[in-house]
Amino acid sequence: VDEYADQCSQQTCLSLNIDEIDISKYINGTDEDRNEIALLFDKSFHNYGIVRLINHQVSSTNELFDKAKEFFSLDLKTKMNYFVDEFFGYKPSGSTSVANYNGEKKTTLSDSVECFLSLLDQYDNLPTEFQSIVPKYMNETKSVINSIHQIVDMALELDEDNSITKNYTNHDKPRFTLRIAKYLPNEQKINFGAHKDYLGFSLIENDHVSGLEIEVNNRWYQVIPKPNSLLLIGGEFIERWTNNYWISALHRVSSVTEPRYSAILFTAPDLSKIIDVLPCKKCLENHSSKKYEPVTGYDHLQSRDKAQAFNSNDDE
Ligand SMILES: O=C(O)CCC(=O)C(=O)O
Ligand SMILES: [Fe+2]
Repeated sequence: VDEYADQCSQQTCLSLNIDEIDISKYINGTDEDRNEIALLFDKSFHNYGIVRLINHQVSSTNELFDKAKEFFSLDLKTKMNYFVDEFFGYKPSGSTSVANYNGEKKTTLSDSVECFLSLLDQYDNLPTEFQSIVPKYMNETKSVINSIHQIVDMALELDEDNSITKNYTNHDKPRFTLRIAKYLPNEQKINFGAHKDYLGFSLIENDHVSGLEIEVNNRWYQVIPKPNSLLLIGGEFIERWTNNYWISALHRVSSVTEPRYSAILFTAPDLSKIIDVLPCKKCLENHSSKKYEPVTGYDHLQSRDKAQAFNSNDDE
C-alpha cells in the first residue's frame, strides 16, 4: 500500500509554489535575461525538480483535448483496435500499476486511467481523431523542449560537445512520446500511483481539473493548474546525468471527482545511447563518487516498463 496515501487529500493539501520560466524572454531576451533564467532553472531543479513554463507558444492544446474527448468516448472494442505494444497505441484503464515502476512492489492497485501513446514522426496508424492534431502538438512541444535543453546547457555550464542538446541531436532518433490520458473518477484514493518518470524531461499540460501531486522533502504537495502554462519535471535520466545534483521528482495523480485529461511529452535521446554522469562541475563537486552505473536508455526503459505492468510482479 502507498504509505503516503493519506497525507494529501485534495482539500487539506498544501500547494507548491512553483518557479516560473519565461520561454519567450529566454528566446528574445538579452544575455543577462538568459543568465538569470538559467540560474533560476538551476535552483529550481536542485531544490524541487519542477518548474512552470509561461509564454511558451504551444497553441494547439484545446484542440488536442477536444480530440482526446472524442477518442476516449469511443467504445472499448473500437479503442482496443489501437492496442499495439508497450510503446505505442491505446492502453485501457487497469493495465499498469506505476507505483511499482522500480520493482519495489509498493501497491497492488491498478491505475485508474486510460491513455494513448504516440511516437514522434510515426503517425501512420493514428486514430482519425488524432491524425492532424498529434503531429502538430508534438512539433510545438518539441520546440519548447529544444529551448529547455539550451537553458539546461547554460545552467549546468556544459561545453558544446557534452551538452544535452548534442545528446539529443548527434544520434539519429531521439525518443519523443506523447501520452494523452483520461483519468476516471473511482473509489480509490490515488488514480495514478507515485512514480518518477523514467527518461529525460517531461512536459505536462495541466488541465483545469487538479489532481497532480508532487513530493518535496518527504511531503506531498498539490500542483494547482494554471491556464496557459506547462509544467516541466525531470525523469530519472536527469538524476543520472547530474549525479543527483538535480531532482527527478516523485509525483502521482490523486483521486479525481470528474474526468481529467492530460497530455505529457516524455523525451529521451536515441535509446541506444549510454546514460552516464555529464562532465558538469556542480554535479561532481559534492559527491566524489558516481551514484549510478552507466546504462543504455533502452535497458532502463525496459526494466521500468516491465515492473509497472499490472500484476507482472505476481508471477515471480
Ligand atoms: O497527468 C498528469 O498530470 C501526470 C501524468 C504522469 O505523471 C505521467 O504520465 O507520467
Ligand atoms: Fe509521471
